[in-house]
Amino acid sequence: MKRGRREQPGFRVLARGAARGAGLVCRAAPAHVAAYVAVTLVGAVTPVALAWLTKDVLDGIAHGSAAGLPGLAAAIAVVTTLAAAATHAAEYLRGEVDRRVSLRAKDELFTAVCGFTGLARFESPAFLDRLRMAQQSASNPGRLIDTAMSAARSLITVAGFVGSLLLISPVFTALLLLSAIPALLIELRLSRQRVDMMWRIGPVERKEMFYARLMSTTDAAKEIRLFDLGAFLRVRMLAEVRAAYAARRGMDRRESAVQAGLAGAAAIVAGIGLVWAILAAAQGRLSVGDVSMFVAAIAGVQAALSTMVSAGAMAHEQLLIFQHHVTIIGSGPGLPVPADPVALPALRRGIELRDVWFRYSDEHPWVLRGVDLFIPYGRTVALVGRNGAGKSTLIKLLCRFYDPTRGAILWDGVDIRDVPPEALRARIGAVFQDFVSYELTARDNIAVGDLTAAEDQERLRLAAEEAGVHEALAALPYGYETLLSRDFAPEQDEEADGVLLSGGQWQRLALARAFLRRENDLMILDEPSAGLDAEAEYEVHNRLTRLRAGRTSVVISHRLGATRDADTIVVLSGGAVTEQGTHAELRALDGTYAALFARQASGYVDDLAARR
Ligand SMILES: Nc1ncnc2c1ncn2[C@@H]1O[C@H](COP(=O)(O)OP(=O)(O)OP(=O)(O)O)[C@@H](O)[C@H]1O
Repeated sequence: MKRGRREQPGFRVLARGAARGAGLVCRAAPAHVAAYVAVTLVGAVTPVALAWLTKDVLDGIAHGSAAGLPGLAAAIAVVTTLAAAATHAAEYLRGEVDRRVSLRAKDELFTAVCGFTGLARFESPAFLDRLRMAQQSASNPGRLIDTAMSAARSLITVAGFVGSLLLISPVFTALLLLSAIPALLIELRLSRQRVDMMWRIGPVERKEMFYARLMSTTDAAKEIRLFDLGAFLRVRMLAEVRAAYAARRGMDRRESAVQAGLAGAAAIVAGIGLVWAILAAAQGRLSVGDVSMFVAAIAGVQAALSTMVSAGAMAHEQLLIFQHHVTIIGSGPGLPVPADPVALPALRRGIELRDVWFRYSDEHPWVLRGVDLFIPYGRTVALVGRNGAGKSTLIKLLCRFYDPTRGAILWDGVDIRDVPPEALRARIGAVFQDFVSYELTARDNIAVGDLTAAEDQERLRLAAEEAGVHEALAALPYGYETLLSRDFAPEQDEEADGVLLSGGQWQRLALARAFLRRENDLMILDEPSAGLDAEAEYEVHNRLTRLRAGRTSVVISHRLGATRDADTIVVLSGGAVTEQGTHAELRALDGTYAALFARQASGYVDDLAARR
């Protein structure tokens, strides 16, 4: 495990986090929190009340005055019942506060995550570790209130017993209280170390989850079986598990040793008190009731102090983890927000990339090196080039998933960094190379292209027809309502198997999403015909050509037959535009495009020749 220590937030930051946490808890479950506080108070005062009542009973018996005993016995019964009821009520309320706060915290967290406008954060391991810890914190944020309540309850118990102890021995009371200070400092240090350890093993646990997911879902099931990767992946996963457990074990050992030391010290202090009380009783300075009270008070104060110290340490740990939640919530949208946002006009002239340089981070190599390109309104520009040339990167910049490292992208002269990203994206339709196959119904899988169409069956059907997938969807067991997943059972019949589409059918479904956004100003098609059979490719190609006619579009395809009729073909090589023109012009130029085209065409020509 290479990851080093992480700078942990200081007192002020934690105090602000605590205030935020308290605010979250109070907003999420105000009535339940109030009830929880009330039963906690009842739970806190009952041990003290019981100790006093027991003392009075014992003193009454010792002095032979039996008159008040029935009343005291009844009071003990009532207090005991109250204590039991408070314990159970607190347990329910604690769970309910936890659920309500968790719901709110998850809502806050995922609202923030979905509000991230760029992609860079999702590609940062440190961010993913932070997100995991934030999710952990959002799963049980009620623990914060739980530990706070536990500390408050113990404080009340301590205060109650301390009053009683002071009457018997002020010196011993001071000794008892002072002994809690080193314990608290040690526990706080341990909680920091624990959170630090959790941060260090974050990547290890994510890798473990990655291997576990690979082995337990369909994503990699074929390759794992064919390549016989089961043992390889399992061994790697177990190595990660062992590494994480080793770190946890080390921490647990350290904690156990420290806790044992603290418990030993507490036992010595209690022993001293007991010896003193017995000697004092023997000399007649304490009554039998006093000794009983003293013993109960020592046990009560020590237990409560220990709970307070643990609760303090636990709250500290929870706050350190909650800090990840606070950081994510407050981290803003990711890409710089325009101070004075400009309304994005409908495209009329075109989109210009002006000396665009881009790399994914300072540590990564340049992907685009000074790209100058104009995508005229109403025209189709095809991007071609070898694998890794930067074609997909360029369209990610057009959608503003990243900002150019240098240079600018202008939409009718407006820098796209000056408009809200959502306004820009509302004007774009796209089929990405790595489009998502959602485990949703066929209808939802198309509607994600434009959620305003979700209830418009006619629009969805039309888009599916245009993408050539309507018939396949209509023939599914529940038509468009069929769940396209084998991981979840269909709602209509929990015993039935789910349905999966073929690769080409999924591709058409992704195209249907794009057809829903046909009216948008810019259409981006990254390998739109990948996975389609020859006939489907031809058919889809014709449809897309019709769709693109008179519209602004950018098409990427390695099948040069699909891009040859584009208005402009742009060859990207080494991150720069090396050739640009129509198919005929580039063929005449006899450069990279002509060579690529000739190589592809020769495959088909040979086939034809062989068939003749
Ligand atoms: N998210 C990323 N983080 C870091 N590097 C990346 C990322 N995405 C792509 N790259 C790198 O950027 C370069 C260009 O990738 P890009 O996907 O733009 O190429 P492409 O021309 O679309 O390739 P292909 O034809 O194979 O789809 C590649 O070297 C790739 O490794």
